[in-house]
Amino acid sequence: MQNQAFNQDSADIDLGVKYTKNDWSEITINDRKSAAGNGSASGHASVLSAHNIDYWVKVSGGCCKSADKQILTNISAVFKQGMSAIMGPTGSGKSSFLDVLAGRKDPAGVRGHLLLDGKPVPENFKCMVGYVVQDDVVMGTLTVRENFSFSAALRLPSSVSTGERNERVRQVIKDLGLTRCADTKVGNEFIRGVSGGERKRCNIGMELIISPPVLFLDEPTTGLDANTANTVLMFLRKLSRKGRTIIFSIHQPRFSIYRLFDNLLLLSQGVTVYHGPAREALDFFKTQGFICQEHNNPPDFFLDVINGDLRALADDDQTVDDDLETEPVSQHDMLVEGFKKSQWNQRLRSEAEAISNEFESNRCNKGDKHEKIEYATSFGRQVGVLAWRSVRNLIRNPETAGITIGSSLLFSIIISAIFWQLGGSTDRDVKDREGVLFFLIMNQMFFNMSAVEIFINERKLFMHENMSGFYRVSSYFIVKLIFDIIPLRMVPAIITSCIVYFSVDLRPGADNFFLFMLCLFMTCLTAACLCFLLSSLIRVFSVAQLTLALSYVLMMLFGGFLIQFDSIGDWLSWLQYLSIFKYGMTALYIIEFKDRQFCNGTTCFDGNLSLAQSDMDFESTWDFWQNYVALAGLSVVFLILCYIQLRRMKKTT
Ligand SMILES: Nc1ncnc2c1ncn2[C@@H]1O[C@H](COP(=O)(O)OP(=O)(O)OP(=O)(O)O)[C@@H](O)[C@H]1O
Repeated sequence: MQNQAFNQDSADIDLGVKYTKNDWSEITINDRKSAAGNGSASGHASVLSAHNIDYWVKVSGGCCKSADKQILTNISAVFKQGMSAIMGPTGSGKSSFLDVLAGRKDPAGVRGHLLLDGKPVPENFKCMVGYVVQDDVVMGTLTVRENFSFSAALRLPSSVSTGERNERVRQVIKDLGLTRCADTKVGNEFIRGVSGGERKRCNIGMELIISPPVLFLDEPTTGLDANTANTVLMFLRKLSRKGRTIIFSIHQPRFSIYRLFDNLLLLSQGVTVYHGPAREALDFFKTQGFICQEHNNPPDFFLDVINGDLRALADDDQTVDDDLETEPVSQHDMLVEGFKKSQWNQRLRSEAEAISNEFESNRCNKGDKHEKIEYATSFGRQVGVLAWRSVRNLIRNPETAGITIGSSLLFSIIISAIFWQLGGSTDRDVKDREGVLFFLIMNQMFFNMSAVEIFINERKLFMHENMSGFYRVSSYFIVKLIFDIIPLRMVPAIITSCIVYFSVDLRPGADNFFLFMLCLFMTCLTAACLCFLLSSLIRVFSVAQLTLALSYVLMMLFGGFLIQFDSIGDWLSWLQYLSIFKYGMTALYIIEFKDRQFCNGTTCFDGNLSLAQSDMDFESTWDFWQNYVALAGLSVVFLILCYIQLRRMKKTT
């Protein structure tokens, strides 16, 4: 019965039909070439073929050794216009194969070749296709329309006019049925946004903006309820009918979803078990002696058979012998061998060979190559668009700025209340002044720990956007620095200086005040740069925070205030030069104490004595300025390391 429904439903399917409509959203590959500069063949949906793909990864073998692990073995496949599903048990290699097809895996581990319309896929193929990842990769603080506009502004070439870009955005919103929520924020942990289905469609829309020749989706139904999953898949099917090649991995769909598939690739342990029309998959299993029960769901049945669960085959009133239940290895081998000898494999081989032969015969033809894909927009434009998003994000996400401002205010008020209008006459007053400076530097460093979030929260978004060719690493980096790191560090420095400096009654003089403020800002900035570096290196927030706290404690320990440098020992004393704490404290001490006398009628306390007791160099101008130079130097080193790390992350998943 199910099969019948399937066949009826699929009767209108005509793969590889010529596409003729004029609507932009139904743009052919050739149209896209003129629009985006990255085209392929004209008039037809693209055909992506994989020829004898093997994929290895390096896994740690212990004791500093690494070993190769084969994930995919000799997979050939042809994907044409329509809905192509990659299915298989968990760990069968679905996502790996999808990533290989989309050019998102390290080419060093991939053997075999990929052809798009019979030509080798271009370098940077991943920037040309649409890839919808499993996780959300849209900015929650922006509306659906703003997210699409962001994608259009960066991924369509500058030659596409603003009017045309807006029209594309409008059309994608209409095609995806998002008109009602187009001006609603997508939402994040703080903002209640659009529904799950709308969010998924928004992720798809980000890719559709460029009218990609092939659209990949990694488990598009994950996290969606049954109804929403149906709607999303129905939408994809409609899209495929308009001339798109849609390839997606999916785990175990319901029948109502399965019946929408045109093509099916079944994987088990990284090997093909079936590849052909989805509606013929049951026939293949029948030829291998596996008959699906009448009311069983075909995807469940396929996975049960592949996993060696024979209950899928038993009649209701039969009991299954436990010994028969689990022979997955032999069943897997049997299916793999069965497919190799089947008519479906013959058909696949002849199709793949025809494409491959055509490619081989054209190989000497120099012009028969896809163009190399470059970024669609200039560095300047990328910086402008990213800045626009950053500023909006900052304004609409007031919690981050609010916490920074609130905590600075609170801390400044507490410090002011405790050390209100310090006199300057006794040893105790001098000690209190030292205490204020100590707390201020500690505050600038520790209150910065929220900056660890700078990148951890955005890691997935950055990885996806960078890999998909939205922007260069350098554009992202510059914008992050100018519109995120620097402004958020200036605010606490300004607030703290303005409140604490006068209420505590630190050294009078405008020059002293501004040097004091600069020192707090530099300390804060250097600490934020360290946070940025750690957040790019470490994925887990708690681990990054712990590492940061440990670094700060070590910096305080080796800063020379809690222990004399002489006592540290030569082999460890070099660590003082990495201490943000040491540089910040030294600069503040010199501003406050150098050449100053704290007198009370008869007795005076020499400020220089305090500096000397703290083992500080303070005599020359350079002794003072070297602290600022060192803080700037450390910031630059942290930023360079961070930039290198972001570039390293860029290449592949
Ligand atoms: N970088 C890697 N290092 C080690 N093993 C890997 C790596 N990438 C993939 N694998 C292994 O390859 C196999 C296939 O992984 P893949 O994620 O492609 O499977 P999948 O079918 O998509 O699984 P799931 O449905 O659970 O997402 C798994 O056994 C996985 O552990």
